[in-house]
Amino acid sequence: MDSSSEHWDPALTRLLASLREVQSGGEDVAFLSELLQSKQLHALVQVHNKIVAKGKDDKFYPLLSNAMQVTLEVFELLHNVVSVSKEYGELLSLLQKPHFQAILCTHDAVAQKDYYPHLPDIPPELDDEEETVKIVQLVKSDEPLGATIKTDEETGKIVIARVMHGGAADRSGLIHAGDEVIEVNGISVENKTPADVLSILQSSEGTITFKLVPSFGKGGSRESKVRVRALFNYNSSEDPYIPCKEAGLDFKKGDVLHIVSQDDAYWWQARREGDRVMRAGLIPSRALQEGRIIHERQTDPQTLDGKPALCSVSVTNSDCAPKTPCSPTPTATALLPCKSTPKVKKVIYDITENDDFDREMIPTYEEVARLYPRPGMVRPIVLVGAPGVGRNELRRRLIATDPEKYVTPIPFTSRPQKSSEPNGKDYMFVAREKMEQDIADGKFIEHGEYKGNLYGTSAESVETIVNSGRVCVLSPHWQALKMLRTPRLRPYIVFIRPPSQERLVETRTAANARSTFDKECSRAFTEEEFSDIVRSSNRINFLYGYMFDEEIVNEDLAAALSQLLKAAWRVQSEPLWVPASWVQ
Ligand SMILES: Nc1ncnc2c1ncn2[C@@H]1O[C@H](COP(=O)(O)OP(=O)(O)OP(=O)(O)O)[C@@H](O)[C@H]1O
Repeated sequence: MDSSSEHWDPALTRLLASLREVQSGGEDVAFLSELLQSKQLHALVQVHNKIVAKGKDDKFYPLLSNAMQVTLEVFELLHNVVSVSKEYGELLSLLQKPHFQAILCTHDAVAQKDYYPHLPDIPPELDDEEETVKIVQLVKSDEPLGATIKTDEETGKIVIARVMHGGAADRSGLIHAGDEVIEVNGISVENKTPADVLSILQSSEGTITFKLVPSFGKGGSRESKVRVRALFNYNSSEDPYIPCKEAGLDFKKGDVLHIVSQDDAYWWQARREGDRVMRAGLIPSRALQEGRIIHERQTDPQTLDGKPALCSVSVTNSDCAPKTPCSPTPTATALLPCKSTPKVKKVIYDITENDDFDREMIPTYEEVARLYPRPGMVRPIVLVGAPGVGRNELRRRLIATDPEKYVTPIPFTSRPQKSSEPNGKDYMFVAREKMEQDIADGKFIEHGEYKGNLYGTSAESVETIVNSGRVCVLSPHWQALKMLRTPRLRPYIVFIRPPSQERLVETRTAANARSTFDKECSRAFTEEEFSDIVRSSNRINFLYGYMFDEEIVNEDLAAALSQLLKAAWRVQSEPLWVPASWVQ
């Protein structure tokens, strides 16, 4: 040992001293002695000691793995109070800086262990010669172990079935899927069932010691980055087939889930985006869920009628099944506002396309990605809902809050231009042949015919508004949704839902609302029309619910408008989840 060895770690020094006492051993001892004296090992031990010393007070695992999500929540809070003080504004602009957000994203990537190198699998031959056993000791706490066990079908041995990402077992880095369990707390698990092993685990206190035969090449799987939007509700406690109920992750339709592992064909591991829990939970895979829905549809066609079924789309109203349309195919929608003063509806759409297309859509998961707002390019805001629910009223009110900013496209028409009508004010006048050709070429997001003339809204007019830095607001017929929801237009779709029928009648009667089913808009809604609004709203939700970014219940107009304004602000300022194909 040279003079620098004075500050060596006492444990290393002791080990070296005892090595010197070993007389035999020849080359092996010399090698070990050289290794123990190497500067690299010395440095490593020092680092280790420092971490251990510091770790007595600090926790070295991250408190959360979604700092960016938390920041977004802070954005929302700050937006509401930004006018109150200069400091809030400063904080908001600091949090919006790309460098700051990059740090948070990096933090989250580290917290989610998105840094493992891809090491080649250890060749299985190495294992043939001798069986390696590892002893893993974990301190028992309130937190579940985060691993499931099963009996291997071929060998009959107890093996680790899966390790939940972010759970205690995963964080230990010592237990991997496929590891064979030999003993738990000194008790052999030979010929025991998984339930027996579970009861050993449950009854043990303090530390739990596993003796495991490691499975090579399976450990440390990197977390996937896939995010999906759930298109159905899931309650693991009602799922008789989940391998481990405690490991299940419940979610609601519309929740964004981070799929951390798709290793198992039937059971994915996921976290709810925004949750602060690091441990992932089990959810049915897309294939499993699709299979279940198809099976349910075949064995119980009633589920198509909206009866809530296990793991299936939950629909609140059974009257509105696609197979039993509750109202005739809607044929009319107003393109122009129907003001309180009686006014003839100028445009009647006759969309002959049927809506069968999406009936076969199997609602499982939609892959999503964050779309960051780009200055000067705001996504169009689309208000959809049942005819008469109040889409146009809300659109008008939104535009009235800032007519320079919120704009609606000018419709095209093939009807003759009157001398008093400047082209491009209320309508863009075009020849019928040209309009027919453009419709055939898919250039219109919606169109219809009224009294022998064509009317419609072109996709290009929407894009012109978007590119001008203003916010395009549309309230199309719901059947236009399929044309609208494209990577080109990237709309933010708000579903305007009626309140309960009772409240619908009360609010509309109190406001002297005019029926949009009456071409003159000269009378109140009838009871039957109110029922139609509620029924077709449920039907639209059943068919197209997976497309909606947000839902607003139009009960109190002022409250609905305020929610719409918040949505409009979010679209302009926050990264939002959209179909992944829109971002790539
Ligand atoms: N929350 C509300 N409370 C009271 N009245 C309302 C409310 N929302 C809308 N209305 C009134 O209901 C009537 C219909 O609204 P609106 O014209 O916006 O319906 P719409 O969804 O555009 O229907 P359509 O597509 O058939 O034209 C209008 O008289 C409107 O002022």
